[in-house]
Amino acid sequence: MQPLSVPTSGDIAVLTRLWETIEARRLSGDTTVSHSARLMARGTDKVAQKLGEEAVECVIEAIQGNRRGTVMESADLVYHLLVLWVDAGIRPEEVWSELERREGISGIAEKAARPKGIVRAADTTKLP
Ligand SMILES: N=c1c2ncn([C@@H]3O[C@H](COP(=O)(O)OP(=O)(O)OP(=O)(O)O)[C@@H](O)[C@H]3O)c2ncn1[C@@H]1O[C@H](COP(=O)(O)O)[C@@H](O)[C@H]1O
Repeated sequence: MQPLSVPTSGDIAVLTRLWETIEARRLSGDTTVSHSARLMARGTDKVAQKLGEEAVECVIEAIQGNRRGTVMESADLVYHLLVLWVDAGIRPEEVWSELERREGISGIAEKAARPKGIVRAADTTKLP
């Protein structure tokens, strides 16, 4: 695979640091200074709603071909995903482990190996 020609100053460890910061905000519960604490104090429904909104905003930027906007909205999306993990008591390692478990497993092969005969709640028509 060709190396990506994008800035490489970032580090994936930022995700763990961010999770720890948000967890500290949850523990402090100080809604006067922390957006994370304020959001979590509004409840799980609000936390989940915000994640959905940020996802839609990211999708819109991507569809419009706005590269910079997609990067900015991606950062918002990841931050709000981590707030959702903290709110749900999920540690990053749990997600990393699941990603590692899936490494090397083709998504197409995994889907084909799923048990057949599961009754679907509704028949949907997929786009090609
Ligand atoms: N990465 C982020 C980050 N990204 C986005 N946001 C905030 O998310 C909010 C999104 O604004 P919106 O208007 O969409 O949402 P809202 O203010 O909840 O308003 P409503 O939807 O309820 O109307 C803004 O206040 C942004 O500043 C973030 N707030 C915090 N962080 C990180 O989290 C750390 C801890 O932040 P605090 O919890 O605020 O201390 C910070 O040091 C940052 O590293």
